[in-house]
Amino acid sequence: MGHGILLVEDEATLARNVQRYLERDGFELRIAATMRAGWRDFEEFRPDVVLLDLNLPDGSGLDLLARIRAADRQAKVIILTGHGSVQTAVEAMKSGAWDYLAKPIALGELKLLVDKALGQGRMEETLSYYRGRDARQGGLEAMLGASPAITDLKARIAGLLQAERAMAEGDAPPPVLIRGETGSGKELVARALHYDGRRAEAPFIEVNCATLPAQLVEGELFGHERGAFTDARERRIGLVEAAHGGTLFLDEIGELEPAVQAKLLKVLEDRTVRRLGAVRERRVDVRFVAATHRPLEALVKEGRFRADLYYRLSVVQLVVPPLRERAGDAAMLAAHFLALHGRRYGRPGLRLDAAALDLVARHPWPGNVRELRNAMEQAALAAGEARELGAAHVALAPAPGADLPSPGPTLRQMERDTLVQMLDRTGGNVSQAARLLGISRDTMRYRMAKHGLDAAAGLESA
Ligand SMILES: Nc1ncnc2c1ncn2[C@@H]1O[C@H](COP(=O)(O)OP(=O)(O)OP(=O)(O)O)[C@@H](O)[C@H]1O
Repeated sequence: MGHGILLVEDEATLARNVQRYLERDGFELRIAATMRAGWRDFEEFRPDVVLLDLNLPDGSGLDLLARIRAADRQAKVIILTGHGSVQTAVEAMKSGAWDYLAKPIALGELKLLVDKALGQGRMEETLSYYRGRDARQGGLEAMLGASPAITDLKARIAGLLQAERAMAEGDAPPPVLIRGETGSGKELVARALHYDGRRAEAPFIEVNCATLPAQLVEGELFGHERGAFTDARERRIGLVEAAHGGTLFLDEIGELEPAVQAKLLKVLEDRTVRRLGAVRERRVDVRFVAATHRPLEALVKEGRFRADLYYRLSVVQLVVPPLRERAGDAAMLAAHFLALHGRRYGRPGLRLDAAALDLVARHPWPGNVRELRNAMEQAALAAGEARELGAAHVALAPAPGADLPSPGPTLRQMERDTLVQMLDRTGGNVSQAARLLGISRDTMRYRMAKHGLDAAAGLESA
């Protein structure tokens, strides 16, 4: 029997997508759109995992979290949080949530978290899951693109791997620092280094230093002995040890707390870890790969990142070019992602028409490949029965400096039209429409009120 999952989420489209995706993997899903329905379903259904949106129409998910925790300490609660509300998510973690995921939700990532929640305490299983998952999507061949910029990068990686193959067995390869804008493919580079290298059979462990709550970082990275602190009922090995023989990928390294930076430096220098509360140090053989989109040199100057750690980590630096500097790649990647999402949503054969392709080629892609992938997913969802998608299906935030509509009496009407159009496209879903427009739900409601629209009226006048 599949594990039961309760999804408390008022964004209908998102809920449906999560449901389809997880049901395909054999999970049993229930959806509740309000706090009240969520509680009722929780009592009736007794799920193993609850996916909880904090921003519900009839109250805060935090209250529901408290009730759930009081009723059942086994169920794992994963918080789904909007942009900019990471602080609230941390609050939720303090109140007993198991983990959180920021919106827009990447379904693959969500599935990984659910698997981890169900298998927590069974490190073996988690590791073999990581291996299985990664073996399918690692390697240089997963990095698509034919532009000179990406070809150069791939050649550098291949050269590095070749040099490493010539190293003596047991000689740890140098740390690598991957730089590049958000969404440009830094993680993909880290995977390629692992899965095309000598350590491919050993674990690839990934840590996002930005999303680990500060108070958990040390325990997560270095592990702890039983009784090391009040809640440490069991001994737990840390992620550094879990990566023994393989690769530890430290994403968003610029976000690491100074105290943890010092400890990490020690691991890099001595190649040993000491679990919290342990007397003994253990030797570890780990390849360190770190990534950041932040200017680390500036953080070093400001005293926020240790210079010695920076030099240790950056023996080899790889720079991932932004998508806008990869001539021709955007159109090719757009076709790739459109086909991928088309298959996932049961709409094969989707393609972009000339105007849409032109839009894709000219857009500056501040969110890089991730933005492109998400835009193609939204386009696939917005396509309806159409096979050939036009510029209107591809909802892109306007480029800075792009032609702006002339100000004047029509501006108000244009704003209204846009709101109506987005509400129409999302079947009246205010949150989804807000997301397409790149504004918050509150701003969306405010603007709708300004134009005397409600979701239903928006649909009528469209
Ligand atoms: N060259 C590429 N070919 C195919 N897919 C790509 C490519 N580059 C990136 N992607 C995809 O784009 C998404 C974002 O990439 P990735 O997570 O590696 O970016 P990142 O630079 O690590 O982002 P962040 O800085 O936000 O952590 C992923 O789904 C990844 O598989």
